[in-house]
Amino acid sequence: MTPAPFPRSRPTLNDASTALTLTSTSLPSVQSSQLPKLEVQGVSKCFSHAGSAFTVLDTIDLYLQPRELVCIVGASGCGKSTLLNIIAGLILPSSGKVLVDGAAVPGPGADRGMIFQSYTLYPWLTVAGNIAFGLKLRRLPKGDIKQRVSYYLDVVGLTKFARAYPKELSGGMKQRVAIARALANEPDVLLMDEPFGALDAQTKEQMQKFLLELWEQTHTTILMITHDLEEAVFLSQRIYVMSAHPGKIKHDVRVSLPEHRDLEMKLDPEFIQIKRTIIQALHTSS
Ligand SMILES: Nc1ncnc2c1ncn2[C@@H]1O[C@H](COP(=O)(O)OP(=O)(O)OP(=O)(O)O)[C@@H](O)[C@H]1O
Repeated sequence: MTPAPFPRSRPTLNDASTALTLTSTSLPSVQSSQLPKLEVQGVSKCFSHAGSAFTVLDTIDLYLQPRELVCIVGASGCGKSTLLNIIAGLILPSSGKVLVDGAAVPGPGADRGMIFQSYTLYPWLTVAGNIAFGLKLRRLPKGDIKQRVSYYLDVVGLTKFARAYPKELSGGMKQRVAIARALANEPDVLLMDEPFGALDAQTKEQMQKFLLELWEQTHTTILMITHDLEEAVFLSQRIYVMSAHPGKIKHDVRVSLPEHRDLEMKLDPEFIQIKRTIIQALHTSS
């Protein structure tokens, strides 16, 4: 029997009566009484270069409700990856904090799974071995590991490739393994840094559809960075638009398209209008 992961309630997402609400936010406050799954409170980050400090992120506040899929867009260099790395606990903020389920997180943890653009699979391990890797590190019982690996292989449609090695897989398949590996740890939040950025256009669209189906199936809360505005509109319930120098959240855009989406929707006038609004938001943020 397959395990029943993510037995989480399905919260009601905010139904805006209009297709999209664009709010210029100084601080997007939590808009429901429900405790956010993820919160970033007043996060700033300074780096030093050639002996002088510069601010990359300036007082970032954001939140994700349980089961929300939210994208962050912004000009290159505005600090998106730095922000995601801070949320993952891989970089310490200069000030501010990150909370999961209302509790501040001091560093990396299994509650936050991370997926990068470059394939980060272990080449010497099979697909199943890659998915099992973190579970073995956590010393889960062998039976549990086997069950979870089999379940997530099925979720990402790669059961037949369990014994294959990464070099035998296409780019899209490798990313599906990376997603299965992250999901096998049953994280509270999945953090994705341009996960489909290296894929060709057709594979990218297949992966977008795959991610949406996976999200519907697993109820995972997902925060994703993308440069692709169409991808952001297609996947998100909300989009944070960042400005640069220093990186700030400038807009919190609600995308009230139907929750179940197919690729045809990208041709819909409503979809195109939302994309146009995001482009305008980016322009006013630069
Ligand atoms: N470890 C570091 N030390 C010094 N500067 C850094 C460090 N990491 C990032 N930066 C600088 O911080 C700024 C933001 O980088 P970051 O990679 O977060 O931006 P980004 O929005 O993700 O960019 P892109 O969209 O091009 O990937 C850049 O100017 C970068 O050079």
